[in-house]
Amino acid sequence: MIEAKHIEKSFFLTKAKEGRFASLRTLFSRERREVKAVHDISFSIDRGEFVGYIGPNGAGKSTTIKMLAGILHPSQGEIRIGGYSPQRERIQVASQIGVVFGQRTQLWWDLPVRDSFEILQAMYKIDDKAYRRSMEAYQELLDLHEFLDTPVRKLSLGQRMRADLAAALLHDPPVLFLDEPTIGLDVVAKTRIRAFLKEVNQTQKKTILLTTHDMDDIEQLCNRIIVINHGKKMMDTSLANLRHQIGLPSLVRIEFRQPPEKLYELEGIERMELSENVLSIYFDKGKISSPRILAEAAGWGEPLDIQMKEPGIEEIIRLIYR
Ligand SMILES: Nc1ncnc2c1ncn2[C@@H]1O[C@H](COP(=O)(O)OP(=O)(O)OP(=O)(O)O)[C@@H](O)[C@H]1O
Repeated sequence: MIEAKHIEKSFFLTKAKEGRFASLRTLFSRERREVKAVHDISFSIDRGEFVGYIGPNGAGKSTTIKMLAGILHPSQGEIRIGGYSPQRERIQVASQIGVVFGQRTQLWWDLPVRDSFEILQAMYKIDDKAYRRSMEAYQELLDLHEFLDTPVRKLSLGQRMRADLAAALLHDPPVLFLDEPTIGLDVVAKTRIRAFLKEVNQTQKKTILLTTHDMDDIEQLCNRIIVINHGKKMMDTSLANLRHQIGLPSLVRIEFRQPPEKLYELEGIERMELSENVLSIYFDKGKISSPRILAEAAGWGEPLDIQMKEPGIEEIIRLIYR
């Protein structure tokens, strides 16, 4: 569905001058320096995948999305969306994609939301029946009726994001590009947006590429993550695989009625910490399974409560960027 082959993007910036009248001399300077925002990135995303595209600030995430959406031209490489080139077949690609930039709205600032939708209907040549169908579906899923007649500039950030998502999906594109769709939202608004994205991915099989700095977005939504840094692809794998590759220990916490008399040793257990009645066991899933630990722990005392915890994505990402 989405195909990127060896894509690159360089920006050329004027070299800043130093000393007297630096800004004026920079303005008239012809000396340029190259910034490689994206450097030889390739990936292929199948229909219905939900992929997290993550990296630190300035890694090249937005630049990639802009190239996929046809907003920027790659300096090198080939892109195909549903078989079409965003650079050469813009109209066909426009029907294949919906784009949401969390930092910016694609709606008309002074117009009521409904009017923006009607302009989009005309722009995308959506027939009335299909338009009504989309509106009905999204009004319900995103509670649009609360603010359909409100000018966009008066919407809260959460409402604006819901309106932007509906706008991106009005023409029923199979692919969604989302650049930080939960940025600045409170927990309730984030939960709502995530539930909506999960729904359209699962029921409508939309292919979604998401950039975010919010690790909860990744954990709750994405089955695959592509990690980039300094414009280069560092990793492309499932979350489970990533956890495994990084080798962070899994954790099981057992609360006992009485603290165990001693800490027993077992192959695969990396360390144990006892705090009052609660024993935290850090272990390597590749060497010992959690049921085996629980079976052993039953002999160390009377367990009252058990909690399992996988290493958090935030911890994992910190290790990759290091
Ligand atoms: N229009 C532009 N002109 C010059 N340089 C640019 C332009 N757009 C992006 N860059 C540079 O390209 C690099 C990648 O930027 P990009 O916005 O793609 O990063 P990002 O991963 O989306 O970062 P963030 O998480 O901060 O949004 C940065 O060094 C940035 O300064």
